[in-house]
Amino acid sequence: MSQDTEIRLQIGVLAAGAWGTALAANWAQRHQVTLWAREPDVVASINAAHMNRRFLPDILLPESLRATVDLVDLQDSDVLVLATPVAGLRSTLLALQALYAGKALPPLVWVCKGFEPETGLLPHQVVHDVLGDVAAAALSGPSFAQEVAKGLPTAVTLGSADLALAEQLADWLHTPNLRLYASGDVVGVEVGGAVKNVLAIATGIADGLSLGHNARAALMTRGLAEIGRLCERLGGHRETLTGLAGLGDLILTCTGDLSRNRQVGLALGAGKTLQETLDALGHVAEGVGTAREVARLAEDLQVEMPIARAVAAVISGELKAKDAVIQLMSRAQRAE
Ligand SMILES: NC(=O)C1=CN([C@@H]2O[C@H](COP(=O)(O)OP(=O)(O)OC[C@H]3O[C@@H](n4cnc5c(N)ncnc54)[C@H](O)[C@@H]3O)[C@@H](O)[C@H]2O)C=CC1
Ligand SMILES: O=C(CO)COP(=O)(O)O
Repeated sequence: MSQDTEIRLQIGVLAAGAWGTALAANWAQRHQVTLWAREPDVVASINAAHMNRRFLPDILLPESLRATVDLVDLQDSDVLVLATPVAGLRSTLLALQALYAGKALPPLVWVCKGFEPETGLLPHQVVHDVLGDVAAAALSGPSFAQEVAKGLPTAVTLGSADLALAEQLADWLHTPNLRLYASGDVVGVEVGGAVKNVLAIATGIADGLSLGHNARAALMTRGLAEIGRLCERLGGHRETLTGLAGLGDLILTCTGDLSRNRQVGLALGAGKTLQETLDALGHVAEGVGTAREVARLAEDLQVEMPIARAVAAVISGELKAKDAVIQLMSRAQRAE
């Protein structure tokens, strides 16, 4: 793969949450980046003070990074990056479809991690549903926005059914502190990123209940087995899950206190209600909605996923956090 470091592209990033802002700031080292946000106060703060006070406070952003509330400002982009939560992916794609009105879209990259609420679709299936066959890739892997925004070293995966496209995008989008690996297994990349959020809630619950390191390691390991079963059932490859978008992100999110999903679990384990926890968070925690979709898929597809189903039951209020752990530990003994 050639390291095409000289090329300077126009990159449009849609949604200026923590992750969209961190990536936009990172890519501004190499490219001309325009960041679209639906919040006028966020756009004003980025353009005037070079800060995103609402979603990524205390980080000074590059002066070359421009923000806009007007999608039209992204219509000359060479790459479009969708950085909304999975619940906002479809409406954002529809807005882009209207903006391009019959003209070919540039390659798309999305960075959300989850299954779409209600449909249970993976992001690449939502993209296909709205736009058909387009050049597109999922970016996933262990990457806390705050660390990327500070320029700390990070490695992630770009997954696309079109491996050559993933390699081309990796070439365009890598920076000195953001290393990109290409994968042809978009299903594996997306399932790893989606389900680890549910497992981060599970390990957060265990840690919130002070159950110890052994319990956390057991949940992560058995959780990885659950991700593997669902991944295979959906047509992905288990090997992908030994990489950054599987094990890498599972380790980060289940053990790193910057994780919002882990924070939700910690609060639930400590006896807080889901509503008060989410109100205090101020950011999306994708595992909350995705737990429900994963539990539904596990049921429909007959995939054994006891941990994910226990998390879904705690979130829906059917099960208390403490009882969920007792239920998991009292399952019948079986071969590993
Ligand atoms: N924050 C992180 O460290 C990382 C986040 N991600 C993923 O990236 C996605 C976004 O996460 P964050 O930026 O952290 O979330 P956030 O909660 O910080 O910001 C969400 C952003 O999306 C926008 N948004 C929400 N619903 C929308 C809709 N329907 N249409 C248009 N815009 C909408 C909000 O206005 C806001 O700008 C999530 O799927 C998350 O799992 C992935 C890797 C790292
Ligand atoms: O996906 C992430 C890191 O790779 C961020 O996780 P949280 O959404 O739990 O903060």
